[in-house]
Amino acid sequence: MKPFVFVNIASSIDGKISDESRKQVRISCREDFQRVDRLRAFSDAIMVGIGTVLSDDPSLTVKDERLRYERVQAGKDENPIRVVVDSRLRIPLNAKILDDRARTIVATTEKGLERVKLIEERAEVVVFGREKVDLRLLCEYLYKIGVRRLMVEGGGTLINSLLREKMIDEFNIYYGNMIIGGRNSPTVVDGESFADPVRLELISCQKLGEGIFTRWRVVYR
Ligand SMILES: NC(=O)C1=CN([C@@H]2O[C@H](COP(=O)(O)OP(=O)(O)OC[C@H]3O[C@@H](n4cnc5c(N)ncnc54)[C@H](OP(=O)(O)O)[C@@H]3O)[C@@H](O)[C@H]2O)C=CC1
Ligand SMILES: Nc1nc(O)c(N)c(N[C@@H]2O[C@H](COP(=O)(O)O)[C@@H](O)[C@H]2O)n1
Repeated sequence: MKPFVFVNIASSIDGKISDESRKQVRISCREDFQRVDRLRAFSDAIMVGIGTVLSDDPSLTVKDERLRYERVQAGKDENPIRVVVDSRLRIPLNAKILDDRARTIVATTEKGLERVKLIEERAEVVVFGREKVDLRLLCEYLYKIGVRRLMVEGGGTLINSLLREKMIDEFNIYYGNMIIGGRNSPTVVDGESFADPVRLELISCQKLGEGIFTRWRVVYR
């Protein structure tokens, strides 16, 4: 069994999620950040790849105090569980995601064993796989500990692997009113292309702030 897995990501009109520097680019407008905050608050866990942690140093917490309060009233932790996919345990000790504002799980492989003790002082470490984190085993584990709604915030490399494993149920993509350009700028789905393009069904599409918010169901064949 696996959680319902949905991606939420902000893209430029030309499909880029950052520029060639790979540093965080503000693509979402205020309205979209509010939508993302609500989505986080209604998730059990939020997952990112180590590439995103190294580029953005995200905290992945719910920003709106009222939303955190509502979670607590509903018997949940203030913030969803944060999950980092990191085969070699490259996560910096001072990463914001390792602070005490939320429970954090760092998923690694046999390649990361040397740093496990160090990271375990700040987060839970789980080992799934030999070279790359076995995403299927990780999602089964998350389901076992009670995660039913898993939000994936990126980046493109992690999303590619999850798609290959047929793990993603839905894409929520906000298209900001900008073109970033650049052959080497990261995109919503990076890595190798698919021999047979992954098909999507449009769930909804609406103008939001200065951009467009779209929801897509993934149709696996
Ligand atoms: N606009 C937006 O909404 C967002 C933009 N971004 C942007 O995306 C970029 C980062 O994306 P990217 O570089 O692709 O990094 P990712 O966050 O996708 O992390 C990828 C890394 O995760 C590790 N990993 C471990 N196991 C797996 C596995 N099974 N499958 C895939 N990856 C695995 C790998 O490193 P290792 O082998 O060392 O473990 C891999 O290189 C940044 O520029 C960031 O700003 C990110 C999120 C949202
Ligand atoms: N929704 C959205 N819009 C953008 O324009 C973005 N750049 C991102 N980035 C994602 O948000 C993470 C930062 O989260 P915190 O504010 O630190 O909680 C970042 O790592 C990306 O995953 N998202």
